[in-house]
Amino acid sequence: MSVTVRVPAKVNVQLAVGAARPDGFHDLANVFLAVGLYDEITVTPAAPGDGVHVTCDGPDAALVPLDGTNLAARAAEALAARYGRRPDVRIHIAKDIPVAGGMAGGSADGAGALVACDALWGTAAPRRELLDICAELGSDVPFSLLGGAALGTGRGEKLTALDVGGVFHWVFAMADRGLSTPAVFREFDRLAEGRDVPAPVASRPLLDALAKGDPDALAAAVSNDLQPAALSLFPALADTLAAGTAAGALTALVSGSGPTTAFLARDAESAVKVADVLRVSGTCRSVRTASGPAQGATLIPRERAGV
Ligand SMILES: C[C@@](CO)(OP(=O)(O)O)[C@H](O)COP(=O)(O)OP(=O)(O)OC[C@H]1O[C@@H](n2ccc(N)nc2=O)[C@H](O)[C@@H]1O
Ligand SMILES: Nc1ncnc2c1ncn2[C@@H]1O[C@H](COP(=O)(O)OP(=O)(O)O)[C@@H](O)[C@H]1O
Repeated sequence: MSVTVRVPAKVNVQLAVGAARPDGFHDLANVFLAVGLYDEITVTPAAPGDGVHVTCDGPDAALVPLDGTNLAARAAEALAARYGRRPDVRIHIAKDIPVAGGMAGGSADGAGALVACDALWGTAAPRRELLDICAELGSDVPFSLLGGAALGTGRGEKLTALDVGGVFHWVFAMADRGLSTPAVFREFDRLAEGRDVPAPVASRPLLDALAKGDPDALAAAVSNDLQPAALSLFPALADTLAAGTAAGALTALVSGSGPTTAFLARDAESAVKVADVLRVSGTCRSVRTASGPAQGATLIPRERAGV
């Protein structure tokens, strides 16, 4: 018997970052949109005493840690500890979300393993409890569970679901190396030295654009306070952003802490055109199209799971 859960990637359509807090985190106004690029997490019972065993396949699999630091392994351990049971489980990650790309791939695997183990073990944890465990695992993990669109406050873990009035079409350009999230926040702090950093606030025009499903209004309202820091650490991303804009994207931005770059297109056809131009631009490793909002962590019926 095994259980498979599908979990989407995210793009941050607004990422407003406040000053560093005493605990080292930053308060955020983080507007997440889940997009249709997915990891699939399959859990299978292991023999008593075997503990957690993680495997992974996909183009970026070599970059994923398979030890106890893997967020999927940590999720299984955390759920087992709460319910006083042994975490004897095999976890397989079919990874399609780029690793260390600012698209919350590790968070997706954490949320997916949690939902999958909850179903496998019959713990039937209340949703509130699952969200609390997610928040312990990482700031982005609760959103991976929720999906859709949401405003994340605090360090991004306190979520308010948002209305979205239509489908947004995106193109994502993957870079040839990753960026470390803590390093990008440290660079943000360095660039902010000697300046007053205002408290982060969600943009009203941005929330209205999402609610209307209006791509032009969304393009005019997107923002990412981590973008200057990501560009400072990875200057070549400016060429990718310029190539996508020249190809007809409505707007171009770094996804979260990067280095994946995100391009909003007016419709699906235009997204394909932007993707085709980016693919031959020589400014990125690979290119994908995906639309959002996408559903959060979802159990997949056995006959449809790719296992
Ligand atoms: C920047 C964002 C935007 O959604 O995503 P990514 O671009 O990494 O996907 C998130 O805030 C990343 O969330 P997540 O990847 O879960 O980070 P965490 O594990 O909680 O924290 C990793 C490190 O990032 C920094 N961090 C994270 C969140 C936050 N609000 N302030 C921070 O300063 C801290 O240095 C922390 O030690
Ligand atoms: N299941 C996982 N998948 C990917 N990365 C993971 C996972 N578990 C832990 N990590 C670690 O988290 C780091 C950040 O990866 P990821 O979540 O893909 O990127 P980002 O935080 O930029 O969205 C990776 O470099 C890796 O060391």
